[in-house]
Amino acid sequence: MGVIMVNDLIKSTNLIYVPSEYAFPAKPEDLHMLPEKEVEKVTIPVIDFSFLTSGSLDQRSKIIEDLRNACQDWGFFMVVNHGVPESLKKDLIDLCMNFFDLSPEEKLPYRGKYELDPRIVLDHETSFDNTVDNVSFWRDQFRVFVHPVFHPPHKPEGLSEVLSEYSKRSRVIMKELLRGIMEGLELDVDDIENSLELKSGDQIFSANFYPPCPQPELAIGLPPHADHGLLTLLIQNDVDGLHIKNKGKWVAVNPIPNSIMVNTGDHMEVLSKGKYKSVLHRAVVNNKETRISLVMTNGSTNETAAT
Ligand SMILES: O=C(O)CCC(=O)C(=O)O
Ligand SMILES: [Fe+2]
Repeated sequence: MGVIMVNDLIKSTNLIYVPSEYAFPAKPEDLHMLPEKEVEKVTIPVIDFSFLTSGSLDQRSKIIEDLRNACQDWGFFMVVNHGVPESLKKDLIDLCMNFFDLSPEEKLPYRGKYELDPRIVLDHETSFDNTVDNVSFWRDQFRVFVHPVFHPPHKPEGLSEVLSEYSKRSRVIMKELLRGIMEGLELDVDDIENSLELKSGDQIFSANFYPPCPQPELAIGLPPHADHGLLTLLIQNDVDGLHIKNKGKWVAVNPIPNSIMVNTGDHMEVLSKGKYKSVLHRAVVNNKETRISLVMTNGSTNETAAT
């Protein structure tokens, strides 16, 4: 029968309501998971990546300072002039969209059982909060382990090449950002790189697909959570939906076109001795357009993280 995901559900029926397994207020205690109606839009820090790699010494010091402030005050920033061509981003988004449009039968080989199955994992009902474990998210997802070993997705045609290229480029961006952040924390960059095995550590790509939802006020794409790794890189199509928690308030992220969004994760909080908090964030859904977000997480190997 194949793998039925939210997108298949939408395509096969003319849904006008959210099926009960996706509806949060089924239990009153789940109400807190839903976003409030009005969320403030704010100006989020912008980091010019080109100054990190090819700027003058003064420009580099200024960016290190900007990174320090962004990590301290927000745990979140937008990177511009990162060198990833817009065409590569567009191709990757289109190919990932095509992946979610594969038939349930074609998706079957990708059905993975375990959270960290080291291949390609397709998911649509993960609930990582035990208190809401019978509510599914309005999201389809697939994850690919891209480093140290690249696990090529064989469908749709072309995805493997484009993803491999994007993975390499994001690894470079991640590394330079980490160097800048470590410098700002006055930590020895080479020491950190070696102890965290940044070169051989895991890099995982995930594509999150949020189809239009007939009653967005009752469902959530991804509930509030923090990421595990050091930094997370995120790109998206031009549909917004990411909220971050800043100074006790949820704020909507309104990205600069073609920027890469970056947030700090749990490992960064540990590495910075609590100075840079792992930022809480969530994804909301809408009733008009499909949103897709492509997330790259880097971190240490599981073994290193556990020690
Ligand atoms: O889709 C988004 O904007 C957020 C995705 C996310 O937070 C995640 O995959 O960890
Ligand atoms: Fe996240």
